[in-house]
Amino acid sequence: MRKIAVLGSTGSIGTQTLDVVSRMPDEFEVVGLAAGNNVDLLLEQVRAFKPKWVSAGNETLADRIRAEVPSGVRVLSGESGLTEIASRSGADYVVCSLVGSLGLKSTLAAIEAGADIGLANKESLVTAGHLVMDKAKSKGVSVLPIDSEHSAIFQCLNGEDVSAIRRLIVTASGGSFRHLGREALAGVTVEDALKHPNWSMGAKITIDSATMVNKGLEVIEAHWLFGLPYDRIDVMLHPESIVHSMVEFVDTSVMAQLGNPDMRVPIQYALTYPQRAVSPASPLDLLKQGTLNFKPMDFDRYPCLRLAYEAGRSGGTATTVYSAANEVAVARFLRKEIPFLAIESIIENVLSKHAGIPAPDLETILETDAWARSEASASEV
Ligand SMILES: NC(=O)C1=CN([C@@H]2O[C@H](COP(=O)(O)OP(=O)(O)OC[C@H]3O[C@@H](n4cnc5c(N)ncnc54)[C@H](OP(=O)(O)O)[C@@H]3O)[C@@H](O)[C@H]2O)C=CC1
Ligand SMILES: CC(=O)[C@@H](O)[C@H](O)COP(=O)(O)O
Ligand SMILES: [Mn+2]
Repeated sequence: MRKIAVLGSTGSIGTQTLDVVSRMPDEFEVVGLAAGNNVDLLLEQVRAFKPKWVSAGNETLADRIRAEVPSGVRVLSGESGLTEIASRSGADYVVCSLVGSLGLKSTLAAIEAGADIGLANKESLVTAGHLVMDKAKSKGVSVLPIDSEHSAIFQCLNGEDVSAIRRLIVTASGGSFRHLGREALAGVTVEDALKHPNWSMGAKITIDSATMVNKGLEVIEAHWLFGLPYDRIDVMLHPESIVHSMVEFVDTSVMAQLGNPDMRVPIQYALTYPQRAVSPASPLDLLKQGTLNFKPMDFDRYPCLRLAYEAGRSGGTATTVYSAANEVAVARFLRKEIPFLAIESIIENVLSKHAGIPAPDLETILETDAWARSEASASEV
């Protein structure tokens, strides 16, 4: 039986992870759960899964949990709670489903402790992919992708060597405003931006999908997970989100992974790999589906994707800045402080002010992240 901890257990990926785990009671014991503010749901999860380690967003929330759980349960809080659960709960498998670069330190802590990682938190790879992948290699732990595109690529690769790959083709739905031209984007609302055409996800990733930052983050994530240079990672528009991504091999064969959009499938595969297990997801009926569409990416319509490639190719701290500036800009948009199009202008503005630092260590990453956040918060629009 594997001992599992879920960081970000109350979110979209966290709750679906626990749904998957609850269907496999003989395979997994939940030893740790960590979340932020949603203490009511966290308490429900604690009652259902009985972990020995729990963490909430702050001490006040942690006190509410302490009042409800047996005395043997360790209840922690804040960032240190996340890293302690990652490293001290006894988990041999940690699902990293926090949102944002907040996930970096706990992902590194889990790897340092020797746990395998189910990685949904793409921002930790974007902000410091070299640190995460180098540590995973030196500790001999697996980083298993949960992100649907990367799970698809992982499944298509099935252990093939990088030298056999001509290119990765990451599919993109186009997001909430894919039916609109750029001129119509100026006045779009937060409420409309939060309506993803195919997936039900947390707020930040749904906005990232609308700006195409999500695909930018995913291109960088693919670079670190699969070790390919950026000119061998392409993005294609695919409005149905049925083909989750593809790999073209040097012999021109193309492998694709298909399925209805349901994150429980990639989550489960990351948990059961190399085995497969029966899933509650609805089977794909291609006859009913009828048509699948593919279109070339339009970098003028979606400049945030161009910025991601530029940051990725610059390397070093450029992707840290891309991700941190975006996080702040998205938070400002969600608070209705700035218009939708200001997200991309803030990212571009902060990147333009940054003098990149190659091969940054953790301290440099954290300093750069803090600098980019403060620049993005202060950016006039
Ligand atoms: N949702 C999806 O389908 C997909 C998501 N991903 C990636 O997975 C990650 C998670 O996304 P998603 O599940 O949508 O996000 P959500 O916003 O739904 O969930 C985020 C989780 O992080 C917790 N959290 C946020 N801030 C803190 C904090 N300061 N301290 C402790 N916990 C905190 C939240 O806790 P609380 O709610 O209690 O405050 C919640 O449990 C992201 O990196 C995203 O890009 C990738 C592919 C698909
Ligand atoms: C489910 C998942 O993995 C998301 O990252 C999803 O892919 C978002 O879709 P788009 O970014 O393609 O709109
Ligand atoms: Mn994805």
